[in-house]
Amino acid sequence: MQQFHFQFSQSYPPCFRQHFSDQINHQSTPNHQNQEEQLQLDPIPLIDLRQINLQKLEQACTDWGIFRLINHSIPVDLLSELHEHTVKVFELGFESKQKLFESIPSSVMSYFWGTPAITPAGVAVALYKDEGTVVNYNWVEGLNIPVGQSSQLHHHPFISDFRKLLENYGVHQERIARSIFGAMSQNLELCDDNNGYLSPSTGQLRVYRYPRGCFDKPTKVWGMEVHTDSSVVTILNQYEVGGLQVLSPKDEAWIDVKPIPNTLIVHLGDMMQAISNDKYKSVKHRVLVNKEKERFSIGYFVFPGDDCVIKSPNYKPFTYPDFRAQVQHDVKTLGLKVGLSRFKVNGNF
Ligand SMILES: O=C(O)CCC(=O)C(=O)O
Ligand SMILES: [Fe+2]
Repeated sequence: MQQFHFQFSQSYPPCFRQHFSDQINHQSTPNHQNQEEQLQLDPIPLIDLRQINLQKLEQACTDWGIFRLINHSIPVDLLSELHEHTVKVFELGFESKQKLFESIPSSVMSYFWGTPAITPAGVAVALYKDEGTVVNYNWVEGLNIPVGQSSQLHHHPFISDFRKLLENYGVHQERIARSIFGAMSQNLELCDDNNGYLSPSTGQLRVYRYPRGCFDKPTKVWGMEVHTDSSVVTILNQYEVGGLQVLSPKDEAWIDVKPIPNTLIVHLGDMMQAISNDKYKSVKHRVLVNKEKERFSIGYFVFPGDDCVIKSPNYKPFTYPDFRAQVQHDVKTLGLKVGLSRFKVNGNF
């Protein structure tokens, strides 16, 4: 047991080892409900990708900024193979992971931890420090993978196989994003000139492992702290262990977004809120730390093309690279993302 603990925690970045939790629970929580029963009890709006109901979609986008997708047509085998590879990669010793990813170009895959804020080059933004002390670690390790442009596969066979699976998964994500965005454009009556608002060449996958963590009561540590995504849309696949919560717009309560097999979660991001002139919500969400179980998830983030100027009455015209630069500046200097209010016509900035 001691031996296992030693080896296992060695796969974590050193900053996580101190709070590594000894309480392991390998058992998957028995859920006696079938998918249909789970969906009936789920408060998150449900959209069927095979037959998108525009009215339901409109309501989910205006009231919630999040919905659950069924019938997404991603093969089950692809999902399970991807999960197996993900677990294997993260289980490598921390130093081996560092060495491995130092040898791989960030256009193929890059490794980060402690923060989800990544530069366009795939490098983690330096953690914000107050008087020399890191203020808020996010209890997460991740891999960043650009998918939209065909990138070279790496010669390392293990990574090359993983990259192929991710590439394949990315193709499905692109298909899903196009179809959701097409339906939203119809609802918003966007004209064809606005095609650049969704540019699949900007697509990025983020594969996450959230370590088990154990903290003293008063310390509030997050798997991922409260934020909105900067994307047009984010498509999220959670494996078995929950922890994701969204702020329900109506009653301002935090709601669990449970992992339900064969469903995906779609978040609307800041770019979608701006494109819709604030009609649609960029949903606030966060991830809790679990004491007993590690958590794995994969997110697909897609943005407007770099040259595409977002023009909507509530905002000064801006491009996604303008927004990204501002976010990175704020994260570096203030330790937080200010976000859309920086670009409002009547903003305080
Ligand atoms: O892992 C999750 O469930 C959420 C991840 C997330 O919110 C993000 O990457 O922006
Ligand atoms: Fe997010």
